[in-house]
Amino acid sequence: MKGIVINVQKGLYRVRSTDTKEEMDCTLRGKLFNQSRTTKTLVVVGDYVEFLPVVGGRGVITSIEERKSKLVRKGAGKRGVHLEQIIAANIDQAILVFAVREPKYNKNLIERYIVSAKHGGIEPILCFNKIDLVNSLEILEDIEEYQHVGYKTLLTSTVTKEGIEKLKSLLKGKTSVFAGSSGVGKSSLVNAVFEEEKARTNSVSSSHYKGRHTTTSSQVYELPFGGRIIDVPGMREFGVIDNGSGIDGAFQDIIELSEKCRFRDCKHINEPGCAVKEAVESGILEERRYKNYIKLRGR
Ligand SMILES: Nc1nc2c(ncn2[C@@H]2O[C@H](COP(=O)(O)OP(=O)(O)OP(=O)(O)O)[C@@H](O)[C@H]2O)c(=O)[nH]1
Ligand SMILES: [Zn+2]
Repeated sequence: MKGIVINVQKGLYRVRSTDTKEEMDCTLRGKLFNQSRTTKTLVVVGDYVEFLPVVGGRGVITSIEERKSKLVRKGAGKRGVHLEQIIAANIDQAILVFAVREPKYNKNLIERYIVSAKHGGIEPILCFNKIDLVNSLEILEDIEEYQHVGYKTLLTSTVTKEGIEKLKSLLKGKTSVFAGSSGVGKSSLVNAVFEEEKARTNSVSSSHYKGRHTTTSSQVYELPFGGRIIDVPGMREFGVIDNGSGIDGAFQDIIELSEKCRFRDCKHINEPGCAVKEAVESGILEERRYKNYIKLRGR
């Protein structure tokens, strides 16, 4: 049977059947179990697996599908070495939540979050929440900049419910995570999605999003209209990992500009004929964005 791992705790993997939606606690079959002793993240939340029921309502995982994407976090390794820790698999998109006020978003941080998402092969969606607290004209220019670079953006309010329908349409049929600093409204948004649905269908989803991290393990919530949300504790640190490979994906505008640099290996710092620096000087490329790119690349 095929299923998705929805929770991992102390060597027990809770698997939900893809067909019947039934859930079962599983262990790993011998060979996988041995592998799991050396590979800490052999099976994580979001992994698709083959499993078989055994006695006592338990099951055994017999194989793990290759991951389409992974969510990584910097873990503390031995002697201060930083290890990449995989915390969830097969996520299609990250709803990167920022507040337009209380606390107002920081553009460098937004870029760091985008780099983290791209690094894991996850599509970033920029969600600007608490739009009820400002005149949207105030932030229009910033939003347009992000759209111009090609990021999907969204304006929401959990107070007026603006943008919640759009959010639902983006979540539909996809596996998503919500990430963002403390207090930006991640829990409120997820709750708003479920409540809107409840109001419409008059039924409560069996796996209602609790919105609070009472445990330290990740949880998978099925959306009543198709798709799922993976709730991963610690998503506030999402944007602070240093992960080089996501940078090109996050700064496609700069990569495009650099094709016009005189030198193929231009570092865009002080080379002659640098199209990137020229774009900064002529105001096409925001200087802050350029500096943040150089900084993230250099780490
Ligand atoms: N005005 C306004 N306030 C909001 C909105 N969304 C959330 N809030 C408020 O912002 C505060 C933080 O919201 P949460 O949903 O707890 O934020 P969070 O991102 O889940 O925070 P952590 O759990 O700390 O990571 C709460 O007081 C909410 O009521 C909004 O759209 N507009
Ligand atoms: Zn250059």
